[in-house]
Amino acid sequence: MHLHIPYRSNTMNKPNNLNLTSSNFFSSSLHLLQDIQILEILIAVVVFIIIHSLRQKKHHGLPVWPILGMLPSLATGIRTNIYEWLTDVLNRQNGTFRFKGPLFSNLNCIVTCDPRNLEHLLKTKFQFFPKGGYFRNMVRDLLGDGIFNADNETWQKQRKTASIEFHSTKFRQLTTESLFELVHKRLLPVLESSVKKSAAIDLQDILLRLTFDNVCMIAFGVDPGCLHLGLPEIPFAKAFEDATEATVLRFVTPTCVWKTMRFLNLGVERKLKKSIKEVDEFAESVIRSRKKELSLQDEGTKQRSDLLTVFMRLKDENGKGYSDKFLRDICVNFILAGRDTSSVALSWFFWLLHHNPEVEENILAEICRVVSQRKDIQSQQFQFSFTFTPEEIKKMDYLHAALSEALRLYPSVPVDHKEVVEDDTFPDGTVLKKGTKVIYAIYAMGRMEAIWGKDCKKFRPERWLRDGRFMSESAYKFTAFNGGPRLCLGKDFAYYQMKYVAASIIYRYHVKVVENHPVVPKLALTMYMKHGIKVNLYRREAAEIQKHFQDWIK
Ligand code: HEM
Repeated sequence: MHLHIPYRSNTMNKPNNLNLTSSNFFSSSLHLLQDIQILEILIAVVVFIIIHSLRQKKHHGLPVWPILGMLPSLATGIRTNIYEWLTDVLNRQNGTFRFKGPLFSNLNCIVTCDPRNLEHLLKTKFQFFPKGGYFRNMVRDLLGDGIFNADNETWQKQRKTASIEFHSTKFRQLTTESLFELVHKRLLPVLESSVKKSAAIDLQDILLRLTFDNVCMIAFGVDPGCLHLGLPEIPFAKAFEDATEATVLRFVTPTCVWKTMRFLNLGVERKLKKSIKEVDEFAESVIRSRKKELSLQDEGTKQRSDLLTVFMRLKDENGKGYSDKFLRDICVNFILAGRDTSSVALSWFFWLLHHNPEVEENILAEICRVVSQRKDIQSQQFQFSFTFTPEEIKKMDYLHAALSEALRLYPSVPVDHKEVVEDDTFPDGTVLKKGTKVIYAIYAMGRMEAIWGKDCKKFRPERWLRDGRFMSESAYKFTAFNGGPRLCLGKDFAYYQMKYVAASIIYRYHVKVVENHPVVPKLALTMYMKHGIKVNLYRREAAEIQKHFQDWIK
């Protein structure tokens, strides 16, 4: 590397016109020369580092900087759209890359979206890829030993009981009835009121309120009442939201920093402590009153079938009932699982419908075809109180396909993770050392040409249909609900809930996103829309519905 500095030769050849002695002149010139040489070396080193770091991109997918590793690129991704950024890198690296974090940080991990690797870690070698201590450490204050946070026996016993419960007739009845009440007594009146006022609403906020009330009924057997005209602020719901947001911040804060803040009860950690206390107080009061209620019940009383009551009746291996703390953990985890997953999925679904009106038309046609099989449809079709039966919802294959397609493009859980407990090798050849974190990029999986074909970025529900019937995909290709032994427990209920809500809205209204409303994902555990989704609702004309019925009603 040679830098041309004219100043050097000029100074040396010029007479001493600054009145310096010749030795002074000589020594200061020598210093100057040395300084310039050091500068040259420094510049050469910097240029070498830049070239070397950038050349690593070819090999590792991203530049690797001394000390900082790949952090500068990650920061760019976070500033733009982290999920799209990850998809680009994974595309370049054939589905897997090693993220190198800054020196002494715990950000090093393997990122993958290769279905072969997913099958390996979620099913074939499931027991060697637990959630692990790193994740548990971050979320323990909020989630305790609940199902999301647990591994091994603690996870197994909750999974077994909850799984039996989720598949019981009584539980299905509870979920169907509570959803029916919420949609007809709360959701539709709130939507209708916005139509009457011609006011735009944040559909994401309304759907979040609906699913929060719904999941609290399922977990605790109580209705917090978030979805009401006037959209009230409910302290328990607010505390829950604050607690999850503050917990997420721990993932992007160095461990020593958040631990010190927790110890000193400062800033966001202070807020987290306060909101967890409120969540705990709510849970404790429900547990107390349920215990009292159960102790006063006699044999013939109709039994509740919410999760809290079910777990309260069980005994552990020593014949003792579960502690109040464990009961609290179970309920809080289920609320977290079902609180926002279905509502954010529905928000993206309506966003996609806005841009694909032909899909909306097909859904409406399907709804009309399915309900036209009723004997008395002529007298009911235009009633605002029109309701769907669970059997009718089940028959809506195209709607099922459209929701799956929305989840493929915008999975509610965009990335998930596991920890490696034994040295291993992925089917694609990636070497895994004990203690490594593995991130599986579910969002990127939905946008891989190698998995979904050339039209992978297109919203095309037809890709899920064979002869008009919905065909599911392998969980290691479509991982929106996870896969293997930790497959989402609420999957069937979530589909029923989303289909019921979507059909009830689409049958009555056109949903139009407000012009220029920015719709972008938020960096969180769940795929929230950062600014919500502002929409206007327009009632459907009777003629529009009639047109679809004409094809089916003889
Ligand atoms: C569209 C809606 C939903 C999606 C996309 C979804 C997705 C997921 C995903 C990706 C996981 C794995 C998370 C992890 O690694 O721990 C999961 C787990 C789970 N989900 Fe869902 N979920 C949905 C709705 C629900 C609902 C409504 C409930 C309950 C009412 C529920 C209950 C659970 C439970 C209990 C687990 C933990 C399973 C275990 O670790 O054994 N989910 N879900």
